[in-house]
Amino acid sequence: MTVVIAAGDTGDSASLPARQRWRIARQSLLIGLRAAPGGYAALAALALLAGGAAPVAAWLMKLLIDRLAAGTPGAVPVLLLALGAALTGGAVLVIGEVSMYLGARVQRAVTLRVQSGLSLRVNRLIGLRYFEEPAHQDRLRLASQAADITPNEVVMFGLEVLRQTVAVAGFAGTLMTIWPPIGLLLLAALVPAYLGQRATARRHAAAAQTISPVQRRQYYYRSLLTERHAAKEVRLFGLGALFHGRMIEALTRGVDVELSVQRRAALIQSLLALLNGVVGGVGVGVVAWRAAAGGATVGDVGLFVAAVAAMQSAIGGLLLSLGRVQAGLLLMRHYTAVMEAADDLTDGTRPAAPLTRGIELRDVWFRYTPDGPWVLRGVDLTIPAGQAIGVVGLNGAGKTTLVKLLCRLYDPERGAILWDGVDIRDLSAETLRRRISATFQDFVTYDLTVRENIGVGALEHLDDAGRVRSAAELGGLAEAVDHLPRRYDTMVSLSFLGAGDDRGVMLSGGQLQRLAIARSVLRDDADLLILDEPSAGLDAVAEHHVHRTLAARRAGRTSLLVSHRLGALRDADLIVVLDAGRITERGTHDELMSLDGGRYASLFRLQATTYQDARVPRPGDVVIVGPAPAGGA
Ligand SMILES: Nc1ncnc2c1ncn2[C@@H]1O[C@H](COP(=O)(O)OP(=O)(O)OP(=O)(O)O)[C@@H](O)[C@H]1O
Repeated sequence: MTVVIAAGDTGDSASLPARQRWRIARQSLLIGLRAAPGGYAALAALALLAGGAAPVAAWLMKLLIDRLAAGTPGAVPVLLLALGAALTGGAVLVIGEVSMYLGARVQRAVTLRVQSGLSLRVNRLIGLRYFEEPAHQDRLRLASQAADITPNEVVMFGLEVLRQTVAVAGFAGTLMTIWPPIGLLLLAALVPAYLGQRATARRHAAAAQTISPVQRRQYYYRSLLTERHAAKEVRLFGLGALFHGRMIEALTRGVDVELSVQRRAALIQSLLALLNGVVGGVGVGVVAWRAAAGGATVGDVGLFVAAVAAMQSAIGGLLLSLGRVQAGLLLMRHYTAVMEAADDLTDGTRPAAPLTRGIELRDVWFRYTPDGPWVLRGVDLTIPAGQAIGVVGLNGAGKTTLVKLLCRLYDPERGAILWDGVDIRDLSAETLRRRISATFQDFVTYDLTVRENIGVGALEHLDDAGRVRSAAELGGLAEAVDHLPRRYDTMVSLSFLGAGDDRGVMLSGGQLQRLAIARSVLRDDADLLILDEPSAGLDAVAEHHVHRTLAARRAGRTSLLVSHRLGALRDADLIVVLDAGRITERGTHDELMSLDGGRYASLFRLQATTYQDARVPRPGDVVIVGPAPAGGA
């Protein structure tokens, strides 16, 4: 069955239809058992042993007390009984310790299995939509929390039932022979205890769901306060107090919700403890009174006290375990929802063949949400194989969106994108993406070595030092890398230590951009090279170098170049102007420059004038002069 989760649907976490609950319980049980079958089998054997040993120890104690009370104990039987009781009791304790260790082992095995399953599932999502939905982020967090503990708890609950059934059966016989009505009293007390546990479990699950978005905010503000990425602005603009206040507010809201659940739980548990005390007190009172009247032995009283306490603790333990399982199942539905959710995009089945004719965007319409504004409005564009296309447009015109659609990170709402005449929705996304290489505007710098940062652009060349170096040269980074302490093995990070516990290095913004360019050109067999603002952070010398080498590299290849620096696009075979999601002009640089009142021509002239004006600083201008970053070509 496929569960499709609409954006924002996190459901009513306080209840779950019985059928769904059973389905999730069964799934959880299977996940647990498959993760550690041997471990759970050993735990089951220990549970049976422990369950049987407890009543035996109590019986031996009763026999011992009766012998002592009778006044003719006999040294050997007393010693044997005492030894037997001590050994059985000791065995229960040892079994408890071994079970705890085994429990930790199986828990670890379950965690490994479910966390690996979750991340593989998320990794299989083809598109970006899930990553942009706050509801999905919350669901993922809850899924991860629940999957970590629930499968193990479900199996452990089964084992607990096994253990306590054996123990309760052993004690029940004893209690019934001494004073049968205690059975009815204990059963009657079970009803409010069960209801109380269920109510608490529901509150816990509802609280976890309420807290999740609040917690996300709290983590976000904490990261602003503690991590490098925001440290500059937080200090410059004096934002520390603001974000600290907001973090504390989120933290307090979360804690308040948790405390309110815990208050209710404490109240319920106190009332149940009181009820248990009354039931136990009545039973013990009756048996003690009968013993005083000669109707029962001292050993019977001792055994009765031990049996009532053991029964109550068994029932309490079971209910507690059941409550945890119920709360876990309510959260575990987020795990099954994530694992079974329909993909945001449907993968195609045909492998993408090498591009021979070209890519065609045919009347492409796109918006990010069904009720949002159109971002692309009927874009028609042909990118012939082997040609370079430049895309120009003001901020927000839809250039990056176009790039994302070409990489099939989203699908057009109307129209189609054709790869050599085949709709890219029919192509397997993996094979399509192997034919594309890109430098995104918001490229990622990985906390990895320089070699890995470049190598991830084509994993098959990750360890090919020659190719990585050539890519670095094309990106204009090779010289800078030669000055790094461990050259290509230098860690590009201040968060992790590199090889030999070396501190990593932080590269400049332009150098990081060159690193991203090197990554994208490493995949030298890509049919389509996309460069979205590749030179925004480069100095003039580096930009010139990068454009020259990239232009040489692009020659004869299909490429799409998005840039606000119009000079960089001059050589493109075709330049298109995107304006509010529509292509309004298209042609070569010369053709567009000759258009009367053309957008491209006016933008180009504006930029040229700005550069000319900027050549001569006026009195009072602040001029910052600095050397080109190391490695500038
Ligand atoms: N993930 C998103 N969800 C919703 N709206 C988005 C998303 N990404 C972009 N947009 C919107 O789509 C429009 C086009 O954005 P896009 O990034 O494609 O513009 P652009 O032409 O690349 O701009 P720039 O020159 O500033 O990079 C903008 O109005 C933007 O707010």
